[in-house]
Amino acid sequence: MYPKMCERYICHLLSILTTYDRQSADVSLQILYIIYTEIYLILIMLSRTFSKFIKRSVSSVRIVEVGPRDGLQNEPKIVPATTKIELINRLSKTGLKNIEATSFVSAKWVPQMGDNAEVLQGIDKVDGISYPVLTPNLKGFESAIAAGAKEVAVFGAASESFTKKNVNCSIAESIERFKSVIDAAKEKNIKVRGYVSTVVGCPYEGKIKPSAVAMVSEKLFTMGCYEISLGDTIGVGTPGTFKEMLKEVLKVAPADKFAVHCHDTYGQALPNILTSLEFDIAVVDASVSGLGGCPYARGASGNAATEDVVYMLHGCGVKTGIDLELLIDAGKFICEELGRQSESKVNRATRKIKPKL
Ligand SMILES: CC(C)(COP(=O)([O-])OP(=O)([O-])OC[C@H]1O[C@@H](n2cnc3c(N)ncnc32)[C@H](O)[C@@H]1OP(=O)([O-])[O-])[C@@H](O)C(=O)NCCC(=O)NCCSC(=O)C[C@@](C)(O)CC(=O)[O-]
Repeated sequence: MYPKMCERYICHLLSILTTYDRQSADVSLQILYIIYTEIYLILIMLSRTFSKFIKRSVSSVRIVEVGPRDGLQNEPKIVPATTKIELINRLSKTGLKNIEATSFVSAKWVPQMGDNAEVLQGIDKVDGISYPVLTPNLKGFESAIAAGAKEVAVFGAASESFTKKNVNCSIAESIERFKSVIDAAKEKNIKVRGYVSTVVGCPYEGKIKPSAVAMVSEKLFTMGCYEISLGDTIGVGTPGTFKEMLKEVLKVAPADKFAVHCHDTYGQALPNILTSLEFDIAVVDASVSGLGGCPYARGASGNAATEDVVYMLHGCGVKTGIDLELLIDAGKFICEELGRQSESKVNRATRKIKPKL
């Protein structure tokens, strides 16, 4: 806006000047001309720098809590449904607006999620909070709807081998299955979120091309997913590889259509989340106390711990609407139930020192 105004102003001045004979023109008018030209150039530079700054600042982030699903699906000992319900109820009091509750997958494949209907029906649903569930196919979708699901998620991957291990079909076949889920969801006015796993690396194929991630994301958007969560399933990404991948996927859809889902195997989850914020992505998946992993990506550690993500964002002046103390309590609760230490550095630190949060 500024450059346009200045441009018009200078043009106006020039038109006045050109009506004078340069040799005889008033010297003070010529000096004025030079000053205005300088101001014009400075304003252009300032407005460019300033617009870059505005474009890249995210002031609030929506956190999608995936602990009850992603966090618990890989637990070797079956966690009682009552514990899962208590965890979700505690998380519902923290200010979180999205809590992924469970998944309607085959209990033969993921026994830990065999109590999906009991969990979804048992939680105290709070107005304004969405409790999405994973549905790999129409069978899962129908069971989820029967149990009262109001939002579902389909989960694809950018790697053929991972897709085969995870959902027992090719990428193309998985997309076909998702299409039937999404079509059925549209009829019932159910929102569908999409996941693309292995966005930078695959446990079976190694490095994944950003173009493969963009291709699967585009297909999911075209079919009707309202948001795509980009999953670094085995946590091998770095800000360098994340940037490469994000540049490509952001050609397919704008930043407000994406979320990031960063596992922390190599300790890169927080840097990768910050990098994504620089690209204007303002939705972040996280798992309370860093619980979890994927049953089909052995050795991968849990997601970024929600407590650590919230602590970092609040420290950067980015709003989340989450009460960190209540979140830490929910993390302590589930860790005590599982009989293990929290993977969240913030949660562990607050046992020893109690800063004003
Ligand atoms: C997709 C299937 C079902 C295909 O599995 P399949 O064996 O190819 O399926 P099928 O259609 O041949 O059916 C075989 C049996 O499963 C049953 N079945 C079929 N569908 C369902 C269903 N929805 N719910 C319950 N049962 C189901 C079906 O009825 C049949 O039962 P049987 O006749 O043998 O008794 C299987 O591969 C599966 O369940 N996979 C689970 C994968 C999973 O949950 N992975 C973890 C989540 S993804 C993840 O963690 C990554 C993410 C999202 O967090 C992001 C990231 O980190 O990157």
